[in-house]
Amino acid sequence: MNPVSGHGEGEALSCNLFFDRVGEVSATLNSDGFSWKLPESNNELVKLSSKFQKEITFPEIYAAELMNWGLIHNSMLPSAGGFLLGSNSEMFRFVVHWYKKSKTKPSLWVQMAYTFGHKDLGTCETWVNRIHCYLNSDIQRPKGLLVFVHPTSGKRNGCRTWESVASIFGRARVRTRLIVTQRAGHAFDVMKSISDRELISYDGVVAVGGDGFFNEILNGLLSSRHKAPYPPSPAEVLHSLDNGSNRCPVKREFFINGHTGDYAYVSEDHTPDHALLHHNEDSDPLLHSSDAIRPNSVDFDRDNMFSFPNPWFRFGIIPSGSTDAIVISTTGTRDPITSALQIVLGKRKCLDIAQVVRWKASASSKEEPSVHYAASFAGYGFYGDVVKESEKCRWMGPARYDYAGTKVFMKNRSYQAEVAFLDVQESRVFPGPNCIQDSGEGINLSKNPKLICQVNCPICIDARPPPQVPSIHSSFKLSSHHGENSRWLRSKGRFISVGAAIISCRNERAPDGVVVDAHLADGFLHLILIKDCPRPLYLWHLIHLARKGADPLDFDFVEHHKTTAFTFISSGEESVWNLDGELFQAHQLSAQVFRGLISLFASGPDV
Ligand SMILES: Nc1ncnc2c1ncn2[C@@H]1O[C@H](COP(=O)(O)OP(=O)(O)OP(=O)(O)O)[C@@H](O)[C@H]1O
Repeated sequence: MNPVSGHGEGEALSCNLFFDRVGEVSATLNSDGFSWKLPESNNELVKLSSKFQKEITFPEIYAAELMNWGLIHNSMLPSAGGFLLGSNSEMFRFVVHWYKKSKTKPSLWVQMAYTFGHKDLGTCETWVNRIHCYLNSDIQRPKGLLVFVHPTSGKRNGCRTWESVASIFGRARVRTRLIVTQRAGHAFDVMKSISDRELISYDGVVAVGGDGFFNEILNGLLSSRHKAPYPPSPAEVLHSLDNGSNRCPVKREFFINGHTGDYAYVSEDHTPDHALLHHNEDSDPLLHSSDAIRPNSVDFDRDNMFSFPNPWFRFGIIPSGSTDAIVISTTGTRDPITSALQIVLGKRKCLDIAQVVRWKASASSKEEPSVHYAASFAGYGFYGDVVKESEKCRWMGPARYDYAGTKVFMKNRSYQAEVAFLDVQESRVFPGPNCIQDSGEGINLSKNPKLICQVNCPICIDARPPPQVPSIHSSFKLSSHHGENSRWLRSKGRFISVGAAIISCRNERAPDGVVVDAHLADGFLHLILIKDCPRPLYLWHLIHLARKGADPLDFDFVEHHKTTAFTFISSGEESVWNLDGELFQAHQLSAQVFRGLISLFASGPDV
């Protein structure tokens, strides 16, 4: 066997290794990845080896492991001879762990492992160390994660789901601190009270559970770390509309997550003055993913608060819930292995987040603003009632949604309410550097009305978070679409539902999503107003929602508005919303979207 060559750092490594089930191969490791070839041509062996991938690039490799002395199997070829091992043989071994996309469903990632052997332990160690060296140099890959497991989410298998993927994190040498929640609100409390110093020791937080559980973690983290002015209240918007203005209400105080702030005012075009005073984010060069450098905890002090948007901290979800719409919309599949692989490989995708301010919980309660965040969907009427009904029968597991949906549908309810929303220009042009449809001038959404969000989406690629600056003021970045051309419009009447999709919300009951062309980071809320209509028509809409390729929004009684902010007032005494699948009591609320406010460990849907 050839001695190993290329001991110097950065030099390619090459030597003969025994490849389990193939035989002796000539292997090379360089900065691109790992490759091997057969040292001699043998037709049968060439045919056999074609079943094995001959090159694995570093972006596909997630771990390398040294194994004990043990068996390396001979070629599966009965007639193989010559340079092959005469029989199965024992030697030192190492495994290269990588992933491959499924042939039938590209969004599904499959774990792969190739085992190699050599009689010399030092040779195996050199290969493993060199692979680690390359993997460690990729700063996008997480080193430490805080993991929350919801033991009873979905089919009550949160712990089993974690056990099925924990080895991926172990192999990839990602340090994890595991917290199995004891009650609802546990993860929220931990995230809200965690110190900046501890938070900075992690590259992200992972939720093993469903959409509601992710929402809890998101809210825990953002509640004290996202500093932004509230959107105008419904009363303010309606008051200015009644007075003949459809511009944003002028000069009002900010509320900073429950505290009244007196340091800035919203001007006519809804641009916060401090954003202009402190720094012009739009003129800053965009932060590229490789620029995201973990702050040094030694330099970390009170002035450098952990806030959002944040250039390196990411959220991960390992699906174990009943709906898992966020995972399906961000990875294209509902598979714990795929999600775990995307996390350890350090994938990054920006995600819009809606800030929902509840002004009044019920008609009789006094005005007391409280802030909540949603990553996928906020819905009232039918959507709120379904989640309320389904909460009563959690014991049913995921089937509760079908039961609750049918029950609420049979009740045939509609709800009197008033909605106002910012009407933004539909013909907005997105810059699209990597887009096939891009003619060099960008992508005009009015010409591509159904551009579906996917991996390397030209619309979302522009939504990278701005660099973090040590000022709570400049961390504010309202979706850039509140502009001179936006005006408030109102809609009053009886609605079957009012819904705002932040992302497509694909799930098993709505395979194309609630809004097929909603993007992960387009900076829009997709407001869906469903006016009261005959029940059979509404049923027809629901059937379209459940069918792939059908358009559930193509009905006269369905209005779809791409907006950046809306307000809502219910005329009833009680009013129930559904925020990311969780029950939320709100009689008056306003919502606004923050483009790409957080980043996920996800690569986008491969559709
Ligand atoms: N240990 C726990 N016991 C009971 N409830 C919990 C616990 N941990 C978290 N929760 C709460 O359970 C709620 C639902 O969790 P989750 O979203 O994981 O499940 P799901 O509702 O089945 O899935 P989906 O949201 O995808 O439909 C969350 O709001 C969360 O606050």
